[in-house]
Amino acid sequence: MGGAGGMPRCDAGTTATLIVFFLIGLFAGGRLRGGAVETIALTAAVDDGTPRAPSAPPAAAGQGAAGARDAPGPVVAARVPASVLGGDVPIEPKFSFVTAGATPAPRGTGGAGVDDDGGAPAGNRFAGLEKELEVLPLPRGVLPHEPAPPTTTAQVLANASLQPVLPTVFVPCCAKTGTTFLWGCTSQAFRPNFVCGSNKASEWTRQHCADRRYVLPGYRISPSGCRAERKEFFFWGGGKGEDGMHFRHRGVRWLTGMPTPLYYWQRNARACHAPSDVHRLCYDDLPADIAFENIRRARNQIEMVPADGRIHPACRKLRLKSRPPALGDPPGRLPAERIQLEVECALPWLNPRAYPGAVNMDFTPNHMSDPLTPLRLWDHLPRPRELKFVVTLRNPLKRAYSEWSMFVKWNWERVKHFGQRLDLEVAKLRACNGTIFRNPSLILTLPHKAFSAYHAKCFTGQAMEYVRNSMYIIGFRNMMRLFHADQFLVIWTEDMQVVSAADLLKAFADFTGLTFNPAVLDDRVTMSRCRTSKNGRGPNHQSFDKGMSQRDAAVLREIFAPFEDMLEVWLKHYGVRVALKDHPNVVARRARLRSRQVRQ
Ligand SMILES: Nc1ncnc2c1ncn2[C@@H]1O[C@H](COP(=O)(O)OS(=O)(=O)O)[C@@H](OP(=O)(O)O)[C@H]1O
Repeated sequence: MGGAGGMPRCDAGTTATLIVFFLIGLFAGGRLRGGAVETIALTAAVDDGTPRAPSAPPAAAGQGAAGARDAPGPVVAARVPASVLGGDVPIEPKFSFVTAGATPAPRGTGGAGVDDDGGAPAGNRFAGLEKELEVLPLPRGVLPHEPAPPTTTAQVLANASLQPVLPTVFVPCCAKTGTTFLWGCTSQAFRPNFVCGSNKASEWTRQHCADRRYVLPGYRISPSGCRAERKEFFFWGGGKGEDGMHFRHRGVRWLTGMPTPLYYWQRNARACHAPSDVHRLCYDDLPADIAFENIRRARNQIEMVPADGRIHPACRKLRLKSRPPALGDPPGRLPAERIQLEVECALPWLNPRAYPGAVNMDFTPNHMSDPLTPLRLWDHLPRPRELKFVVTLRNPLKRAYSEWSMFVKWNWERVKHFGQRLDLEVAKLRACNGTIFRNPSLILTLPHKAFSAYHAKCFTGQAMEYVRNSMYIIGFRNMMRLFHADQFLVIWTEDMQVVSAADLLKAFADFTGLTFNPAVLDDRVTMSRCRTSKNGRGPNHQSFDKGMSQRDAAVLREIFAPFEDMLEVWLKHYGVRVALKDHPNVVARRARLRSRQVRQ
């Protein structure tokens, strides 16, 4: 995270300012623009209580939840004091889990020592109560504020011959779950040279490549002029830095970049550019047939207008300070300042009718923890029902520890003792809402409006929320208000470690619709990126080797236990696919885990 995505670093002071700024922004944005905050309220307001059995066919996007009404299941009324939300938001939870007396059985992360594997918990305090979820409505696809077209970038660009390939495959969660590994492997294995059998861009067309689907990753060009894949865009949310919470403020042209030649994606294409090339990309790129002016009318005014002679919004000008005088410099003259350009983000541009197989991916791993990202994705992307979310989940303790370790190493984290940092965050969460802290099952049973208010108040989805970003059920509930269960695939990090590259790629391809060509398995470069390390240290290994203390592990286990149980209930109930769960190695891994728990 960040490393690959180039998230600007900032110190804790800046972070605090940004958080305050964001909260003010949320309030003002919701009020002034009828934006996302208000959208949440509107969405919740039309929550009509329609239950949806997991087997029911999903409603089409935009149709709302006003499908056939099933008879509500058993209802356990609960009254929750207004203090739940720390304010006077009306709370009328219709349903509540009966948790009293339920004895937690041994579980995936509970009681089995710090070095547990992750994965589906072995026992579940909410087991048998899944039917309660039948009465939890998911008001998906309900956006009553939807304005008349043109509403999205792609629609506006529909008449242009060249269009950016916007991302449709996301890995929205979670940081430190092996996303770098998965990116390295999939962004390589689904390249058009494998899928279409040709390294020539002119042969990636419908004519040559039929309906096969391949990946053309977004890229960036560093100040030294070299191009690299961009794994994380941080465009719709989840980030922090000098631009605020995310790069959306810079306009969609920041994301799309400038049209660049398709041969950039040919294998072995020259990766480094002369400064004059980058200059040309940043200043002269705007083809006349692209109706950028129109985009300004797009929803939420996310666009900027191109102006003659102005730098492209995807480019950044860097002023390299003059260096101190050195031996051999002409007397009395300091070396001049140098200006360098970098392209922060750019997508491939092509004619979609000629190249229907091109797919883009965004692995920004904080998207799912961010309360507002799902709405932004829903709002901005042309066909939200077609988006695919591959959710990588890991033992929450290990994920939290790895994230903390990384930020200590980056020097963003000031508290160098994991236990202390943990206590601070837990205290903050408790102070934010004591009622839900004491009875986390409310997270499943609160009505949507109350859930959204709690989520927006107590979670930001930013990096460094070590404990909160491991509470995966929160993100799922938020995402599935808009997106359907069949748009998600869960992959447990620990499962990725025990399957072959071929099995992992097949699972990814089956779900995303990308084309898997077994010939990639003979390719040395691809295999070097797809082979998992058996010692549990994959790319971007950050966890400190001495590990977390028994005390810290015990605290975390206690906190995460109900969240894991709720996650299991949720995934089962809505029929969210869990990849590789019937793979013999995964079955054996889980059996080993269970027998270890029983022994303890
Ligand atoms: N294939 C595979 N299987 C299992 N685990 C793996 C794999 N690849 C990476 N890792 C471990 O994942 C951690 C890095 O996660 P990310 O790449 O998602 O980090 S980041 O969010 O992009 O910063 C990091 O965890 P820690 O080692 O605990 O820090 C990696 O070692």
